[in-house]
Order: sequence, then structure tokens, then C-alpha cells
Amino acid sequence: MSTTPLALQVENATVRYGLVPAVTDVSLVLAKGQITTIIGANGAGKSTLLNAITGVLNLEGKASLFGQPLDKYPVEERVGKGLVLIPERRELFSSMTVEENLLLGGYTQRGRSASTIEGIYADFPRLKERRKQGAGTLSGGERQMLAMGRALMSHPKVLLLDEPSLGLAPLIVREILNIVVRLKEAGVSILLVEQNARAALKIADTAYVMENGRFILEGTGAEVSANPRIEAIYMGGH
Ligand SMILES: Nc1ncnc2c1ncn2[C@@H]1O[C@H](COP(=O)(O)OP(=O)(O)OP(=O)(O)O)[C@@H](O)[C@H]1O
Repeated sequence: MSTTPLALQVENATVRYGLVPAVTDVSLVLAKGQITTIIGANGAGKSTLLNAITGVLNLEGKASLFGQPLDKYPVEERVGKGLVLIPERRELFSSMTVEENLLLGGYTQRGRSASTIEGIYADFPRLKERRKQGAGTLSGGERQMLAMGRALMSHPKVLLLDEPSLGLAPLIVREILNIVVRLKEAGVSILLVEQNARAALKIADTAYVMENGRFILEGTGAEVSANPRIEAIYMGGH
């Protein structure tokens, strides 16, 4: 039995679209203040699992947040409990400015937004420079920073990050993942879903490899990246 307190635990979870399972019998742990990653190819079921943890999709099995069963909380209450998803498509309001997008992320905070926003600008100076710019005109990396900044406005304790590196150049990927590490150092527990196995495994404490809706391998980030099969399938040629 591990003595590390768990931020998030999923036990024997299955998620279906209609009758068809997209995730089958997966179990994972995310320890407090750590990074757990799920790597896997397109269509493996990674986003489906994240959406089931947020409650948008039905999760058959057990999931708990800081030891409390998640099904106690309806979807709309989970953000208030500190569980926040940054979706793969980043889902910003393109016609609004950077700052307006950030303010929307802080709607649960009542009056704390002004101080929070200054903190976010300190972490993301590039967003501060562009605070009056329309979100629709940002570069891919800046859009990801804004999606992260907006999520941070609600003071997450557990951040679910769906492919933050998607579509970004290697240098920007490194910058984004450095921010993920800084969030961890600030005490946020992070579940990171990635196709970019090499980058994710480098920063992960714990890692799971997903294929066809199931976890086929798990271990520390270092163990999984040293596995010859993973090296060949997920990291060859990069
Ligand atoms: N709304 C849906 N209805 C039916 N099937 C779906 C739906 N969304 C996803 N699926 C299927 O579920 C499986 C898992 O998809 P999912 O998006 O979770 O994979 P993923 O690992 O996140 O991949 P990607 O990196 O491409 O997002 C795929 O076979 C996909 O076609």
C-alpha cells in the first residue's frame, strides 16, 4: 500500500459510446503534487477517459478525488472541487480578447479575479503583452498558454491536460511543458495526456501506455521510456 496521498484515483473504469467501449477496465493513480501521464496513439481512448473523469461521459467503475468518490459531485460542481480540464481543442472564445477569456475562467472566484489575473500574467508574460488582442489571432503556442491561464483562474488542484503539445513546434512544446513542471512545483497535481511520448515521459512521475482503450504498460516515466517496445513504437525516429 502506498502512503502517498492520492489526488486522483481511477479503478476499473470502462467508458462506452452507446454499447461500444472506448475505454475498458483501466485503473490509474495520480499522487498529490505529481505528474501522471497517459501516452498512446490517435484514437486509443485518452480523451474519452478524461471526459469521463470530468463527468461529461459516464464512467463505469470507481473514481475518487482526494479520497472522495467523484460520483458524489455533478459535473458542474467538479470545477469547484478543484478538478479542471484543459481540452485538446483549447476552446477559447476567438472573438474576445485574451483578458476577457481569462476573466471567464475566473467566474467561480467572485472578486478574486483581479489578483489572480496578475499572477497569471507573471507566469505568462506573453499573455500580458497581448491582453487586448483577440484570442482568434494568437499563435498555436499562445492559444495553449491562454487555455492554461484560463484554467488557472479557477485555482485547480487537479489539472487534466489533453495534448497540450498538439500542433506546436518543438521549441514551443518545451516551453509549454516547462510551464507544466512549474505548475507541479506550485503544488498542482497533473494528469497529462500526450501523443508526444518522449516529451511527456521526461516530466512524468508515473506513466501509463494506452492501446485500444486499455493500459498495456505502466511504471515510472523513466521505466516506461526505457522499455524497448515503447522506444520502438512511440519514440522511434524522433
Ligand atoms: N462521440 C463519440 N462517439 C462514438 N465514438 C467516439 C466518440 N468520440 C470518440 N469515439 C471513439 O472512441 C475511441 C477513442 O477516442 P479518443 O478521442 O478518446 O482517443 P484519443 O486517444 O484521445 O485520441 P486523439 O489523440 O486522436 O484524441 C476512438 O475509436 C473514437 O473514434
